[in-house]
Amino acid sequence: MIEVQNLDVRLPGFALENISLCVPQGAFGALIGPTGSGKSILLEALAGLQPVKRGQIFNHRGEITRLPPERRGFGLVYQDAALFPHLNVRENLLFARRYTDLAKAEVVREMNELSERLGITHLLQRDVRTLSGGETQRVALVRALLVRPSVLLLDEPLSALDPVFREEIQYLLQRLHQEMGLTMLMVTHNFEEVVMLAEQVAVIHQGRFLQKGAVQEVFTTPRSPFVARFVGMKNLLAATPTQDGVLVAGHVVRTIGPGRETNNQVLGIRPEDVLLAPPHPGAPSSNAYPGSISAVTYHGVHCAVRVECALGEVTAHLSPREYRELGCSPGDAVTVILPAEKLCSIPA
Ligand SMILES: Nc1ncnc2c1ncn2[C@@H]1O[C@H](COP(=O)(O)OP(=O)(O)OP(=O)(O)O)[C@@H](O)[C@H]1O
Repeated sequence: MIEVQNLDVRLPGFALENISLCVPQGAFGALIGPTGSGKSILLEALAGLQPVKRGQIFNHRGEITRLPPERRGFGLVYQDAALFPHLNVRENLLFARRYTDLAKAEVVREMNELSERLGITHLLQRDVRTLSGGETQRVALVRALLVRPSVLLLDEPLSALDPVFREEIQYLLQRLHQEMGLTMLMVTHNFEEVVMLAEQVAVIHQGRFLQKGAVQEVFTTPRSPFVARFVGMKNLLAATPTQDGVLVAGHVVRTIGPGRETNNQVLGIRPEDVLLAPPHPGAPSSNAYPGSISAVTYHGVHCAVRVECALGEVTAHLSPREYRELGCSPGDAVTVILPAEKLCSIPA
């Protein structure tokens, strides 16, 4: 496990302030935030590579705030893997031995076992400069695992990979997490990765946590428009509270749940929760609005369908099959349905 209490890190021109988080033993936490928000600095502070001004860091044994990096029991994997170019794969891996008290024979045994498990045995004698992106990240993972870390800190380990390698390493991380019960904390820009891999997520901006919690909770009930946009809640409509829900562009939208107390609100709904139906000639159902399709873009697994309706512009993500079955094209009339249970009122 890893626990952080009220951590401050001060650098010339940048500060991390009042960071608290807990990734329980065997859990997978994710750290997301815009570029320059302090994600890497935080991982480096946890790993002992940045001085801490205030606050405490704990692993499963106790406080480690002032311990040197090699005594924290954390493995760190960087985006670019940071392998030594003048050493081959085997030499890069054995370099990890520097940080353990194990005998060399034991390190070699573990190296062989992990290499087998992560599928790099055939690469051990290779010059690291000849490895593909996916192979490089596998080697970096074996190197980090060789120190028998209690926590693996991953700094955007997938961002430099093309989609094929990305999927391969995502799968590998998932397996490592599940089969070895490893505690992980991963920095990423990609919220789909968060949904796939993590249970807990924290959103950081300008060195501070804006929100943290279970992935589903943060993604469906963001507490600010900034977090909402950052986690892919594309539909954010200015709203004011009324008796039965909220008023958006003069129309009552029925909502369920908390968040009606502030006057200045944003009504949010994730694009995958918006429903589209053929134009409805009869009595409209609840939260259904006539509109017309303004644009459709294809993103492989889903189509983003933009609709102009009485509430403003709303984006729906449909599977290509759902879009085909809708039988509509740009310019066609369509009904937008916003299920009340999927709507989220966010203080503006
Ligand atoms: N050694 C340093 N001294 C002073 N400032 C630094 C140092 N390292 C990083 N910074 C600054 O701290 C801020 C946070 O950097 P950090 O690398 O943690 O961002 P990040 O959230 O990981 O960004 P990205 O997503 O682009 O990798 C940036 O403004 C960066 O320029």
